[in-house]
Amino acid sequence: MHIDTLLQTAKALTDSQATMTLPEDWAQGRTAFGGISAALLYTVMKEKVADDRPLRSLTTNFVGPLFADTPFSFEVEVLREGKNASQLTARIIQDDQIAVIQQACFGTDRFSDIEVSSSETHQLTEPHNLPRIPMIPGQTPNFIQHLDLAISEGAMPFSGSPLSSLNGWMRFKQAPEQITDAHLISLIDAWPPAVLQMMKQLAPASTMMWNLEFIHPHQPVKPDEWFAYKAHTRQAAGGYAHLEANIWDSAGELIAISRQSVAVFC
Ligand SMILES: CCCCCCCCCCCCCCCC(=O)SCCNC(=O)CCNC(=O)[C@H](O)C(C)(C)COP(=O)(O)OP(=O)(O)OC[C@H]1O[C@@H](n2cnc3c(N)ncnc32)[C@H](O)[C@@H]1OP(=O)(O)O
Repeated sequence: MHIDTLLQTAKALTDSQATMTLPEDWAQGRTAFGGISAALLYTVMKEKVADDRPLRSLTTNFVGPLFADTPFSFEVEVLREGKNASQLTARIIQDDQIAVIQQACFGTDRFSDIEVSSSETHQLTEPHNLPRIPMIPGQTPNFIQHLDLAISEGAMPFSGSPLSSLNGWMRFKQAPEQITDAHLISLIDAWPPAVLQMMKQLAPASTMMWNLEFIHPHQPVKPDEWFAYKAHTRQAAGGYAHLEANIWDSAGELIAISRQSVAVFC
């Protein structure tokens, strides 16, 4: 199912207790692809916020698995609306359990003398001739069929690599009508956590917490555009890994900063 169909379905459920389901093609092992559940929650929250208040930060906690082909509903709460900023929280409920919770801060620009430009750039090789994460049924997560992930530096998951960084490019295989922040949320979560390539054999891993900050203004982007991604592991021990990533548009503008905590079971 195309991502635009799922986002439109979620949008219609903002003020409703009706349910929707995610099809298997958006699954990742036993649970839904985290990027799609985060994008759906963001979409229902965004409906409660004025259009001139773009997303500034989004924290998603993956509390428990969200099962494919099983109905779930949304709960959204507006915590506060100030002159510029709106703070909201939202949850996905499945089988009476909280599966995902999210907290978001939206805000309009305000007048300010303070300006610091981002000096962080990337030197990634262009994506066109780079190897892609292949869709191998039964081995790669189902959702990979919707995305192109071109690896610039790093290794395949579970290959026992000494590298703890992973860099590459991402885009939708079937371009959406337009790239919204919901599309960016799902794209940014598509990469395997950079510690997976260090594992010597197949083992479970789950993102538990994910924080995403958006840099504004985003410049207009084309729906089939590639985005650059550079992730590194800041620290990992005791079955938890802490990762950080920067995301740039194809013009080299930094558009988002991502941090995640991952539970590793090996
Ligand atoms: C050529 C080849 C190319 C290949 C190329 C591409 C490969 C590409 C791979 C990408 C792999 C993506 C890896 C990120 C996977 C997410 O990010 S999934 C998406 C978002 N995250 C989630 O849905 C996590 C939801 N949260 C949770 O499930 C729970 O909070 C946590 C993290 C499991 C809690 O941890 P806990 O308290 O230690 O766990 P608890 O609930 O007691 O359950 C533990 C059991 O769950 C199991 N478990 C944990 N995670 C999982 C899991 N993901 N699946 C199954 N079982 C799991 C554990 O093994 C453990 O099993 P037992 O030892 O009991 O048998």
